[in-house]
Amino acid sequence: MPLSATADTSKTVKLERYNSYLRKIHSTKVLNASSKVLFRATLLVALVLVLLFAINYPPLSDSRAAAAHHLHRRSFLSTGLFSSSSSSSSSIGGAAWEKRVRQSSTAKRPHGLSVLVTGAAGFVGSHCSLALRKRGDGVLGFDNFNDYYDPSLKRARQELLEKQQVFIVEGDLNDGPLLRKLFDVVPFTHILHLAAQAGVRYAMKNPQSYIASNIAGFVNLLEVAKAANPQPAIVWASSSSVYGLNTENPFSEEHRTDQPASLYAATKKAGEEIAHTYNHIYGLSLTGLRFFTVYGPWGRPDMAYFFFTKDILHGKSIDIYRTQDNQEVARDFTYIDDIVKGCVGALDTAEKSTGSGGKKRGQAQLRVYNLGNTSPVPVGRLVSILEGLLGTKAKKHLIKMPRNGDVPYTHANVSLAYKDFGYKPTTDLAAGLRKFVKWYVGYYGIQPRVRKENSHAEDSA
Ligand SMILES: O=C(O)[C@H]1O[C@H](OP(=O)(O)OP(=O)(O)OC[C@H]2O[C@@H](n3ccc(=O)[nH]c3=O)[C@H](O)[C@@H]2O)[C@H](O)[C@@H](O)[C@H]1O
Repeated sequence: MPLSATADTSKTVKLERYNSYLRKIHSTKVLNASSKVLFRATLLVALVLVLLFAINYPPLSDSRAAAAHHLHRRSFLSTGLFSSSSSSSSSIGGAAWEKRVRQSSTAKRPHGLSVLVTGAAGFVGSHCSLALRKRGDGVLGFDNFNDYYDPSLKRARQELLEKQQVFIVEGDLNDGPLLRKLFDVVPFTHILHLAAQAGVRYAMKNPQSYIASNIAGFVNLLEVAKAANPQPAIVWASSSSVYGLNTENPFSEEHRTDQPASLYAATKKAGEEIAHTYNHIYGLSLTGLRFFTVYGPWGRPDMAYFFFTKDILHGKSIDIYRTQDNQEVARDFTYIDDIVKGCVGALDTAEKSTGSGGKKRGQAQLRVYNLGNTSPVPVGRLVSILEGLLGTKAKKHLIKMPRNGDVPYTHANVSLAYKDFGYKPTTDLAAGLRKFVKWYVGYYGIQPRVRKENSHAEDSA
């Protein structure tokens, strides 16, 4: 039966092929299953190894911590909410950096303070840092060198500080890991917190910057301070603007401050309330200083006395505000050296915080002081003094004060600061402006009477 035999043979062959096909599939399945088991086992072993490594090894070394911190910092700052220059960011962390931080913060006199000065490249911050350093306190600066006004002026102040061995760490108040790192390295006795978004009128242009610095940044700093062990005592810059629409004169700390006229004022007032909270919950010693229109050498180019000087020298007209009922606007202009004495007095009389590691251990000091000159001067008079000092007539443009957050009048009663730390302003506006103009013409390289020709240097002011 060849035919049937042929048929049988072909059937057998087909069956053989089919069986071998099934065997192949089966062996592949077995192989897949066994490789899966192998893969899972390897993964488990790797996981166990990683866990063992993490348990057995100490936390990140400084340099690795710094690197990790910077990754975090970059991603945080890249949200665009908070400004920070990164020029020195690569140098943050590491043994050399820590050494600089420690050296700068170490007092050179017995029982000297160790002060973290925020806003150290700013106007008041740079003056206070130098004064503290001069008497032998340890000072570490902190500043983000933002461009609210010409950062080259901040860099020039930084150079002055570096000559006196005061190191400024470049960073933002909202950078928690960086601030914590500083407190890991140094047991600061005090913080002089002067970093802020300043300026009354700019708040209408960039309101968010006030929230980011004066509220979020302040809270971030307080969070780090409350968790530090030891907790530092904190002296910080509030503002005369908190008196807002208050009509009682001269302004006393007892007067109402619940009617701010600008967002700037509102954020400073909020700062005072936030200070109360951190004092109450965590035992932080907190002193707020209400500065009254501070002026002087190395001042802020956004302030009227500064840009009036520039504009008068350039022959540009200046706006002099008058109240809605056509009265003169006046300010209790306060000279920088007086303010520095007030800041140092507040630091010296600040009691220790009572908490540690985030826990309150007792009632702590909570203070607010006016630091003014006690002698308001109309803006028109300020301009006349400048005209005399500059030997040039101003092109005056008298206008009604725009509704921009300005208040018509400030006048400080400083008896509380006098009683508690002997604060007594000694420089009147004419004497203070003389010193300012001397600095101004020197800094910007202006020659008397040929000022316009040499004024290119001022353009960065
Ligand atoms: O004590 C404070 O807490 C604040 O002081 C400062 O604010 P102010 O007192 O408003 O100073 P500043 O701007 O120099 O204007 C001075 C005078 O010139 C008037 N002024 C202003 C501009 C103008 O073009 N014309 C004008 O007449 C203006 O109406 C005012 O009467 C700080 O900037 C602020 O950050 C905060 O610290």
